[in-house]
Amino acid sequence: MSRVVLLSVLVVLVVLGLSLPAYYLNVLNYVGLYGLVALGVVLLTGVAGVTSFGQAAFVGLGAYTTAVATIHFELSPWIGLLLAVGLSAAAAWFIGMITLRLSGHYLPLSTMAWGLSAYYLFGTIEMLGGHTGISGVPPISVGGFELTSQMAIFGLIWVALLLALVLSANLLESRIGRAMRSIKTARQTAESFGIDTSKLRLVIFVYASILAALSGWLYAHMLRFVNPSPFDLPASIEYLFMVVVGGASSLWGAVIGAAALTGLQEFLQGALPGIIGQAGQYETIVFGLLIIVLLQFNGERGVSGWLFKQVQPKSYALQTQDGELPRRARDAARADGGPLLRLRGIGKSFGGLRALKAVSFDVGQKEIVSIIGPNGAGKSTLFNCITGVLRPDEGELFLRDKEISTQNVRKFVQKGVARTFQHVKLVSGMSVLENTMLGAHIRVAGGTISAALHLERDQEKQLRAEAMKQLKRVGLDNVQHMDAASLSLGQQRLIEIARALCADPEILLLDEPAAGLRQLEKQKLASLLQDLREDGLSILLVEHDMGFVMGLSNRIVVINYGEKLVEGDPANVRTDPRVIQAYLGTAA
Ligand SMILES: Nc1ncnc2c1ncn2[C@@H]1O[C@H](COP(=O)(O)OP(=O)(O)OP(=O)(O)O)[C@@H](O)[C@H]1O
Repeated sequence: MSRVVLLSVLVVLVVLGLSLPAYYLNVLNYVGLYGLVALGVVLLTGVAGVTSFGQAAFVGLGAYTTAVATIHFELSPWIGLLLAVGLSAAAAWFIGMITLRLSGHYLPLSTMAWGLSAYYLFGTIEMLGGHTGISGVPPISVGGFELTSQMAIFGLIWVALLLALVLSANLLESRIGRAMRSIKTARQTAESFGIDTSKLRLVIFVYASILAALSGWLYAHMLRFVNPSPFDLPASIEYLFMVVVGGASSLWGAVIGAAALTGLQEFLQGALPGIIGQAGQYETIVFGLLIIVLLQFNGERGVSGWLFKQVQPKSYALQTQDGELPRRARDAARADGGPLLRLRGIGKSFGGLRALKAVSFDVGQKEIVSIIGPNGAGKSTLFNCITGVLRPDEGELFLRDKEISTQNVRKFVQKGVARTFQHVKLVSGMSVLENTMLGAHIRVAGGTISAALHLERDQEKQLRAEAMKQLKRVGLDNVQHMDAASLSLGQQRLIEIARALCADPEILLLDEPAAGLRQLEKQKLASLLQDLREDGLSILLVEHDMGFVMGLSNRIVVINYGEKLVEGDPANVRTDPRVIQAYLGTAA
């Protein structure tokens, strides 16, 4: 996050804090409290694609925990904070473990169930004071000074919000953050590069619940009273409204959305009864209409999409002092000279259809092997079995002497198998450099907390240097800062190759790499693959373009009706009557 922006916001807040009357400070306090929750919703919904209708319940959990701790157990509000955050995180972890496995609308529905049940629990547990609530919550004190005035609590709320914004921004700009940003639009890609997306969704869910609990804690000690009504289902829906209005893809969108809705609510609550002639919650209707208009014109970008232009990341120069990522040990394994990848009797059925029947072949070291075959022959099924996306029903797959076909898809890249996709799968909204860096995710370790605290600067430099090296190799280092989605299909395919190379693979698996490329782009791609082979890499590709594979491959494997029809060098395969018959339907 830019220091200039942060400092400017801080100055504005100090001026506002010192000059605004209590009424406006109170409104700003609510903006800050809502902003904290909405920030979690941005990460959950905008980044990870998880729609939660249960965030208000986490706010309530935070508020009630500190109220009970300080009133019934006479603990300090700061212990109340630890308990509120701890309990919310534990509840989110438990709920997330169950619900985040669900897909489609089952996931939002299950968060709704959590939101509803928590609300009813708050209203029925005797110790929590039923629907009357608990009053007499003590104020927070800092260094013996009690934060009872609007101005004092305003300071604490906004410091908490700014801190949460900085930590969240640090997180999203880190290795873990890039992995999180890939979940929503490129989950399969992330998994193929060793990223445990289910775990990351759980981490974000817990993180969002902590922000909500923090808001609840501040709320309880600001109001000195808690009752269930601010933590009901409509409140959770309002947090989603805020994020949609502010912009689900921007951290500042949370603050803008919270400010817009709180300001509008204040205005409408005063103005609407006068216009309509009777009291009621008519502002909800206006909110609904507002959401429809915003979604219609600005999609997910919200108001922040209008306010801020997409900032182009700075270009990065490859520097020797950035250091190198550790490489995979290869030398001992190389000495034997045997095949790198071995397929033995691979078979796969879909119901009654046998898509693959006992396919066996090898890929040697420094060899390019191509799989070709007519439509529906079973090439994609075979490719999916080799990349771990599908598990074969029969047969074995060895990388050197290690059986890998039973492994989880994430393990393949750890073993040295990296891939590209038939339909390019880059992460939208990320630069070329960031997309490429994703490929090296498994080559370093590091947790969420150290990422949020920005303690991984050296590691980040190494990752950037590695990505730049690979982009240079494929000739795209000059467009590193551009949005990957804005480049041509040929360039996007090259980014996918650079990303795969970042994983330091022993074998590169390419799914129709020449599809949709122009002749010149195909020639460039062929010469790049030849260079990579010279550098010691083995390559296995599935391709439709016969001309492309003939000039490039050491060996070609022809698949037809799920079986290996022919295997040999390009010259022999080209003239083999069985191949000609399979492709043209007639013998030569
Ligand atoms: N998930 C699936 N469920 C059921 N049948 C499938 C599935 N995937 C593939 N098939 C069938 O398996 C056979 C092989 O399909 P596959 O996609 O592997 O062929 P292909 O050689 O890649 O074809 P194309 O070149 O057209 O992509 C086809 O008959 C296809 O309909």
